[in-house]
This record gives sequence, structure tokens and C-alpha cells, in this order.
Amino acid sequence: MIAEKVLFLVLDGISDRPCEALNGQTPLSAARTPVLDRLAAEGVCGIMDTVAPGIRPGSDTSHLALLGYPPQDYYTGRGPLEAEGTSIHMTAGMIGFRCNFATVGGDGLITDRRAGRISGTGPLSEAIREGVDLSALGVGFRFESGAGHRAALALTGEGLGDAVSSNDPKKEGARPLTIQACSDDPADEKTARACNEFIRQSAEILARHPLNAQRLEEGLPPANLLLIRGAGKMGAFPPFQERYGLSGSVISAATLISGIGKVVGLEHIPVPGTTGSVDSDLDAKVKATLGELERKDFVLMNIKGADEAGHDGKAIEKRDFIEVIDAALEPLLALSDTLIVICADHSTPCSVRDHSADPVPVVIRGPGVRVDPTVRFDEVSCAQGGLNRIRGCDIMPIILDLINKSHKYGA
Ligand SMILES: O=C(O)[C@H](O)COP(=O)(O)O
Ligand SMILES: [Mg+2]
Repeated sequence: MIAEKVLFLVLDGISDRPCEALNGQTPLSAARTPVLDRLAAEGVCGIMDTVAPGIRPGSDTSHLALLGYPPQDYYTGRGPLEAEGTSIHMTAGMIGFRCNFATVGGDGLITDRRAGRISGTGPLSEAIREGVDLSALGVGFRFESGAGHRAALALTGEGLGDAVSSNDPKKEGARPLTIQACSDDPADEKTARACNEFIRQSAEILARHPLNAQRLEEGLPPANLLLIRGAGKMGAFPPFQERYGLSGSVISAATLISGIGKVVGLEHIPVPGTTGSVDSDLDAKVKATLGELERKDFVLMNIKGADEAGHDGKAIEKRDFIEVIDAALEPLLALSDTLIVICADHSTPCSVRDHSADPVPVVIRGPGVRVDPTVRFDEVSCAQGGLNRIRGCDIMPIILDLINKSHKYGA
């Protein structure tokens, strides 16, 4: 039998390094994961450098690599991808950015880059849309909330460049930076001016917003500053269906991933109750994915919460959420005619609180797979598997070959 459908599940940032809080185990190896282990036992396992050995990937570059769009050829910055994951459609000349709702103290130092992992920022974004005016600079904008503390900004207007820096110092206890043009090009200078003005005006609006007054009353960090990064223009992506002959959908609460899916031509299927965090409704997500597999050849599904726990340095929370993921994946075991591919997009070690270049575990289970002796889905067990060590850009060719859709190289 040959599989006709492909479920590509990315467990965002699930892999890790040994954690003190877990007696030297990783959250994945410490977690009880009967479903993932059974898939490992019935499949072929390996480890994967999603971009290349020693390269610490962002979720943007890693997902592009996993889908077979090498970031060195296709990546034009995170901003436009993040924007496309919201209702913003990036057209020629627009410059996209990823934004964080953050907290800055009275002394001007950032106290939380994620404003206490705020959610429900819709009213804040609406106030920013209504109140910020960049017309004196000859610039318009779109601004939309994403999942959690995330948002996307797109600047519109004549003569805007995308070579600008970020105001995000990437750590707490530091001052927000001034956005600078990275060249003498007046277009980059215009963008930098517009960004700094946008940040200034939005901070004034956020400072007097009732939702922040309420957060202060409740002892929560106010979302009183926007951190802006990842400037870029939209790139050109050959459609997934033309490239691989597969129709596809993307299921992800994280706007970056739904944006990447959309720009390569996957249909984004929103699932109510999914949040991109550890409180996400994973049963609903799995149900929606199974429904999509009835209609489409390929479904990309992303589960984000373990990455957040890694960024927050919470090893026990990460382990516990991995067990929640595992329970939610139980219905996948019945998919006998579907190729199931499960991996991470990068490691997010709790000790680093950011992504690392440590390779990620990968399992492929389904018809035609040469089953190897690995019976556990974790970083070390998978390293013994039959896929050995591959790169992210290898995974689509391997998938296509297993479903008999690869092109012969040679005559
Ligand atoms: O969660 C995300 O969107 C990123 O992976 C990390 O970004 P942050 O550090 O700005 O939250
Ligand atoms: Mg990621």
C-alpha cells in the first residue's frame, strides 16, 4: 500500500537539553508519551538539523526549510509572513513587521517583552488603528493582533525600504532601541522614521487605554509598548501544489505559521479554541486536521505551546504540556493509510530560553516505511533511528518518495 495523504505535524520547539528540574532529562524524555512512542515504534526515526548543523533557526526559516523552500533562497524577513497570518495581505511596496505587546517600567527599562503573555489584545490594536496617524510622513499602515502577545504591522506608501533595525533589545532590563536605517537609502530612512513615530504614538495610546488600567488593577503587567522586528517585503513563493502536486491546508494558531502556509498556497483553516499556548484546545485541532485530511492531500499542523514553555524556562510545564499533546494525538494512531511525519522546527531549551541549534527528533510512520528498532520519541532515542541525521530541506523529498511522487534523478 502507498500512502495518499500526508499529515505533517510540527511540535514547535518541543526538543530541549537536559534540565536540572527534571534530573537531567529533557522535557520530552521525561514526559509519558505512549502515543508518540507507539508512532516511533511503528515508524522510522531520526534527528534533523532543520536549517543546517550549528545554525540556530527561527520558526520562520525552519518552517520554510521543512516545506522545501530553502530560506537562503526564499526568506525576505519574518514581518511579511507574520502579517499574512493575520488579515493583512502584503502587496508590492508594503513593509511587514512582527510586533510584541511589551511592558516598559517608569524608568524606561523593559520589564516583560511579552506583557505577561497577554492575550485578547484586539481592543488595543483597534485603538492603535484609530489613533495612530503617520500621514505627515506620507505613510499609511495596517496593524492586527496575532495570538497572545503577538501582532503584525505593515507600512504602506511610496518609497519605503525594508533595511531597518529593530527596537527590541531581545532581553528584559534593557531600554527599547531606536529603529535605525541600515543604509543611506532615503527609503530605509523613511521607514525608520515611520516606525519610530508609530512606536511613539502607539505608546501614548496604550498608556491611557482602559484595558491597561484594568491590568494594573489586577496586578498584571500593562501592554504599554510595541517592540517591532523582522522588517521585510513579501517574497515570491512557487505554489506548493505546483511544486509537489499536492493540495494542502495549514492548521496553526500561530500567525507566523499560518502566514507561511498561506504564502506557499496552503489553505488556512482557523480552529476556534486554539490559542498557540499551553491552554489550546488540541482536541479541536486534531479533529479539524482529520477533517482536512478527508479533503486535502497534505496538512501542515503546528502545536506551539511547548515552545512557549521553553522560552519561559519552565521545564515542568513543558513536560506536562507534552503529555497533553500526546493524549490529544491518540486519534492519529488509527490513520493507517496516511503518512504521518512528526518533528520539531527547532529546539527551545529551557536553560537557554530561546532556540538552539540542537537537532530535533523526527518520526515518519505509514505505509512503505522501513520500520527501525527505535521505540521512543525523544531526542536521544531518535538519534539511533534509521533516518540517521538529515536536514530540514530533506524532509519533503523523503515524503514525496514515500508516497511515490518523487521525480527520478537521471534517465
Ligand atoms: O513565540 C514566538 O512568536 C517566537 O517564537 C518568540 O518570539 P518572542 O521572543 O518575541 O516571544
Ligand atoms: Mg518555532
